[in-house]
This record gives sequence, structure tokens and C-alpha cells, in this order.
Amino acid sequence: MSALGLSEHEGSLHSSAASIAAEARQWVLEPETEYRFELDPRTTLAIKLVNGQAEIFGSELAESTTYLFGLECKAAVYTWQGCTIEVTGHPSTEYVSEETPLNAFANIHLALEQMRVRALRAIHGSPPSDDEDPDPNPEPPRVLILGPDNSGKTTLTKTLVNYATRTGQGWSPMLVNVDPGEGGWAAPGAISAAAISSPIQTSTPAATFGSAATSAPHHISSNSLSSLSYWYGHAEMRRNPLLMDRLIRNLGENIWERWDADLEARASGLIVDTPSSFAANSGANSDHRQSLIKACVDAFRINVILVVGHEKLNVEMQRTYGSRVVVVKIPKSGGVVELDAGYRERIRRYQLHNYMYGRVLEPPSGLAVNTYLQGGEQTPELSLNLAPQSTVVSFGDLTIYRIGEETMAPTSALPIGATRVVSEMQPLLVDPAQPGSGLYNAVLALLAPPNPDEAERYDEEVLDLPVVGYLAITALDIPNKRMTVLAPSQGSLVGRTAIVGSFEWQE
Ligand SMILES: Nc1ncnc2c1ncn2[C@@H]1O[C@H](COP(=O)(O)OP(=O)(O)OP(=O)(O)O)[C@@H](O)[C@H]1O
Repeated sequence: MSALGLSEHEGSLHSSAASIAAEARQWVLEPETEYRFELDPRTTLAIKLVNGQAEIFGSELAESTTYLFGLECKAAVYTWQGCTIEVTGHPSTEYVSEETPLNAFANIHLALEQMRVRALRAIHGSPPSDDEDPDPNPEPPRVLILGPDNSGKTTLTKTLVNYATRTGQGWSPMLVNVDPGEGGWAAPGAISAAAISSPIQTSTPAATFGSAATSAPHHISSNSLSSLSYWYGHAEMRRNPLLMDRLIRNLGENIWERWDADLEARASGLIVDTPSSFAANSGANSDHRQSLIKACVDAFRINVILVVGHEKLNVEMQRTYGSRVVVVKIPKSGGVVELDAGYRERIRRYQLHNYMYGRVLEPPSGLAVNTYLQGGEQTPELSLNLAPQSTVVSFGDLTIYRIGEETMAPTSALPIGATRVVSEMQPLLVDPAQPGSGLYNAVLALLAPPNPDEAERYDEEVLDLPVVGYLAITALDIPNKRMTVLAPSQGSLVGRTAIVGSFEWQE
């Protein structure tokens, strides 16, 4: 399988090979082993496949191409057949491991692949082949991945999606991210889905699932995905589980509407990455946890649940869903890195920054300029360096809501005896002119236009509108009723609706 269309860069790579070799270290990897690395802030690492075959979380490396990693990336170069890689830079940790769960991942992939093939055959009306079970309605795989903190759920999701895109069958599995703590394709706080047609590169955690078309210009991003997102607005599920439930169902409905119009796309199936708060030992409220798992199972019509490294959750899922869903336990990789709260906070900042400005990683010293790619997507000539626009707009240009949270006058300002009752789902209008509105340096999701037909409108409609982009409010001028808004591209905000959550913009 040819991984990437990189041939136009190869000339410059060869011409400066000598300068790379000056600081590069070679690692010879035996078959079925992996080179693991972890980067500190402000360090980058360059990896070149010298010979053999290698992949990072299922995405193949092209030979003689130098890939650049940064922003505290932690990852592994795995090889099925053995390879030699050349590494330039100083990771805080690096080692080779012979123990990986990749065989288990590959077996799961093969089983999912069979499901896709059978489903597609049924869609085309072809008779099943002899070796198949005579299921009259074979369904494509719709997989829910569950597991505790740092069990490797996102890595497994990415690996399975990447393997599906590499089969040469033309699959575009839907990758669904219902972990609002992870940016998905744009800003953290969203839950989103995108059909993936080519392997997702790993280069920084600022774009775990590749770049979104909403931010990076289409023509320069190999994975310029058109994602479908809903804004939850917080990193933690416990902030508003009811809202999360509704958004999951919205996302599912929207995916099914698309699939109803495109049966072949449906055969690729979907894979859902979930937050660790869905797993049993995270201290999350058990009722919420179970209802959100159920929301996913219902909304995405899940038929396979993969539980990563958690025996108790595996048993619980077998009991609850085992009669109608295949539940499989997957071993946790010893390479998964424990990420602490400070790291997660920094990653969210990187993601927001990445959304506005794109990303440019400085190559490690000793690596000549013009010799590297950033996750296969960037070269110095074709940089993912965006120029966001700061625009001054009137308060009245944008209608801003906050969902289910009181932020206007303090309770002490209410009449004596009165309590304020706000439903978790109630969209509350936020007035930027009110001191303490919480809008200064807030990140907002800009929503798709509401239904043009007034008769179809309803009170909670803003909860059901998908996101079309994000912006940050960087200045508020209350006397003149104006605010400064930062967004990746210029466009009129007049008459638009936005939702504010709990994410702050920091330069
Ligand atoms: N084999 C490996 N070698 C090195 N790093 C790895 C390996 N597998 C995963 N990682 C890294 O470990 C970190 C945690 O992995 P991952 O995000 O897949 O876990 P998770 O269970 O989804 O986490 P969360 O707690 O956020 O839900 C990530 O930075 C990932 O890139």
C-alpha cells in the first residue's frame, strides 16, 4: 500500500541526507517490536524509515521520508516485518519493546473487516460465499471502545480506523469521538464524527485525529476532514451529563441520516472513542455513566464493544449487552503513557492554538530545513501556518447562549426567598454588556443557522444545531458595546448564534 503521495519532496530529502546523518541515531527493530518515545514540551523529534516496513498507530511511514513530532507527542513506531529507523533529537524517554498488543489489534481488525465485506456483499445483493455464516442481514461493524484513563482507547481507535483505510477496499469508516476532553478535529469540548478515507498521521496530540477542513485550508491537508460536531463546551462529562446524552443522540441521528442516503458508505461502519469517565473505576456517577454508554449503544447502533484493559467493566458489559452485542476484552499496551491533569490542560491549549494558528514545529537542531514533513502533512514550503483574523463586532451581531448554567446576576441579587431554577438543558442568553458575563477570553462555538421556517423553531433548538467553527473573544468594550473576536477565517457574524462553555483562550 502506498502510504502517502510524497514523491515531490524526495529530491530535497536525498540532497541533505548528510546533514541529517550528522546527529541521527539508527535503531534496528526486530519484527513485531516497537520503538517508543516521549517528548518534553519544546522538544521535537525527527524519524526517518531507512528500510523495511514501519507504522505509527496503524499509519505507515514512507521510506526515506523524515517525519517531525512535537508538542509533547508520545507514540511508537511499530514494525511487523522489521525495519531500521533513523532518529534525530532528544526524547525524554525512548526504548524498544517486544511486548505489544498489536497481534490482538490485528485480529480484531480482521474480524471487523469480514463484517464489512459481508455487509457490502449483502448491500450489493451478492450471495454469501460458502465459508460465511448464513446471517441473512449481515451488519457492518459499529464499535464502541471503552476503558479507564490511559488505557489506550484513542490509540486503539486510530489503529483500527487506519487499518481499515489501508485494506485497499475503499472503506471510509466513520470515526466518532465522544470524548469532549479531547479536541477531535477542532476545539476541545466538542463531540464529533468524520468519515476517514486515508490513514491518520500522528505528529502531535494537538491534532490527534488529523486536521479538520474547518481550520486548515483544504488543499494542503491530506486529512482535511469534513467533520460533524456538536458543542458540549466542557472537558468533563460530569458537568452536564444530560446535555452530553442529547448531543450523542444528535450525532447518531445525523450519521444515520447520511448513511440512509449512502448505503455503501454504511458498510465501512464506525468506531467510537469514549472518555474514561464511561469506565467503572473513574469515580463517575454510575447512573450517568451507564446511561451515556446506553446513549452510545442506541445512537450508533453498536454491535461490538471493545473493553481495553478492564476486567470488571468487561464483565459488566457482557452482562448488560452480551445478549445482543459482541463484547471483547482487549489487552492494554505497556507503552500507553500516564497523562496527568496538567498535561491534558496543556494539550487543550495546543489544540485551540492549533485550530487558530495551525502548527509549525521547529526541527531538532542538526536537521536541515526542507528535509522533513510534519506528520506527513507539512513542509516548510507548504506550511500549515494559518493567519487568524481579529475582528471588532457589535454586541448585537452575535447571539450568545450558555447551556444550563446560571451566570447572570448572582443569586444574592434575587428577591428574598426566590431561588433560580435552571434546567440543565436550558439555553440562557448571555449579555456581553453585563460585568461578569464570563465572555472575556472565552472560546465560543459558532452554530449552523437555525431552521429558516419560523414554524419549525423551538426553545431548545440551539442544542441541536451542529458547530460550523470556533472563535475566541479577546476584548470586550462595554461602553461602546463592541467586542474583538479571533477566528481562523474572516466571515460576517451578523445574525449568528454561538454557545459559550468553560474553555478559555490563552495566547
Ligand atoms: N505503544 C505506545 N508507545 C508510546 N506511547 C503510546 C503507546 N500507546 C499509546 N501511547 C500514548 O499514550 C498516551 C495515552 O494513550 P491514549 O490517548 O490512547 O489513551 P486513552 O485511554 O485514550 O486516554 P484517555 O485517558 O485520555 O481516555 C497518548 O499520548 C498515546 O499517544
